Amino acid sequence: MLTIKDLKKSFSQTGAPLINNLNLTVKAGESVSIQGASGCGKSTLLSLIAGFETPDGGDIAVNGLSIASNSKLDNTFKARDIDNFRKQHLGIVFQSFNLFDCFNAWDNIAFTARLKGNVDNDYQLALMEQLGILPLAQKPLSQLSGGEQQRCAIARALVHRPSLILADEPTGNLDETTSETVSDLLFKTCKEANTSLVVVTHSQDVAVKADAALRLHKGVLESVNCESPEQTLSSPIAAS
Ligand SMILES: Nc1ncnc2c1ncn2[C@@H]1O[C@H](COP(=O)(O)OP(=O)(O)OP(=O)(O)O)[C@@H](O)[C@H]1O
Repeated sequence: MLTIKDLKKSFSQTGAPLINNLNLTVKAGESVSIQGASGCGKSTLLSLIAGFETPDGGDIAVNGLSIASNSKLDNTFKARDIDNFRKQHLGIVFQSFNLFDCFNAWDNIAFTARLKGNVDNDYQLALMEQLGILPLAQKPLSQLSGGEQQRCAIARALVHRPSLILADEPTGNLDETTSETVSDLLFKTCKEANTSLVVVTHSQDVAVKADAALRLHKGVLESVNCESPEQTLSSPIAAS
């Protein structure tokens, strides 16, 4: 479960903050999509949740573990704690896949689980089968298509059983048909694994697959589907 409370972030001293008292709750197994104009702060929000950026104020907690308070520790502890936090709790799917060219599909997917020290070959086999990439296990990365590589990236994000997946434009490099297949698999696999999912996307087709479709606008999240804050707050995903 992800809980964000009164989050603030600015990169400049002048003008309105990029993230301005943003609140969001995503329960286990639920998904939200985040759309918004270019430069409105979507990737920054994911970076804050992942601990790559430090907030100016507010709190972010995953399963009750506060990342923002970790940020207040000294630099050595901060780096180590946040690194451990990511290994334990987060799966990240990047637009550019971020896979290793020198490994085959199996070793790419196993990478995070090996770092965390909880390799579960049976679970990896099951995930790869579900995502339709098991026959590609021994293939070098260079021989995989974009869609196949993105499915490997999704498997890698899930294989260490994180409680939260962050996906930044996970279908941005894919054609329409592959995008449909990959996004369906991402939502379905997260639901089945009871993993919370936050997807940043420019694609309306991907956005509507989420339990709640949100838009980042003027530093806060608002619902795409209903106009009034009251309606938004009464939904299972609370955003304001
Ligand atoms: N580390 C940083 N230092 C200074 N400014 C930054 C930094 N990271 C992002 N920004 C600025 O913050 C703003 C939001 O960037 P961000 O990448 O979060 O936008 P976005 O909504 O993801 O955009 P897009 O849809 O184009 O990817 C931009 O104006 C960007 O230049």
